[in-house]
Amino acid sequence: MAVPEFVHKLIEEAAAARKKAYVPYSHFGVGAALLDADGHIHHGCNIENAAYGPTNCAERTAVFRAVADGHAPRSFKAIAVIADTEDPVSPCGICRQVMSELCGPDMPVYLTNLKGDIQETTVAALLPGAFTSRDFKEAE
Ligand SMILES: O=c1ccn([C@H]2C[C@H](O)[C@@H](CO)O2)c(=O)[nH]1
Ligand SMILES: [Zn+2]
Repeated sequence: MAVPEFVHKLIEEAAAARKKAYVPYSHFGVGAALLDADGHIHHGCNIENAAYGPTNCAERTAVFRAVADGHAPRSFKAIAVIADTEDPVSPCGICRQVMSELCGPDMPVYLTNLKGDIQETTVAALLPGAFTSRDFKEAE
């Protein structure tokens, strides 16, 4: 699909991030590149663990490191995710939930693969009915 020029750069950065994946168990590297409000790009890769459960996906790594670097939650402009998949890579449920908390609902998400397929979606479209703080604050 045709996308704005900056998206190609974001996808290139996601591919570079993927090269840093630590994936001794799945051998399935994933890269993510998150664009912040200042125009800077934050890399994320998946980082696995012998205990499996502590594994962190590429999307979460990118979002967590940008927040840890002082960028305000929901200030981000776009994220690209890439893996060597047949179809554009599909973020897991945990990453969808994390993006729904830390990225704005309308933030574009570019799901891609090494073949150059691009699927544009949004944070809200990836997780309809997301659990949010409104769900429990109303109970107070
Ligand atoms: O969107 C995705 C899907 C999977 N993974 C990782 C988790 C694990 O390390 C490997 C196989 O599931 O891929 C990601 O980083 N992002
Ligand atoms: Zn995930």
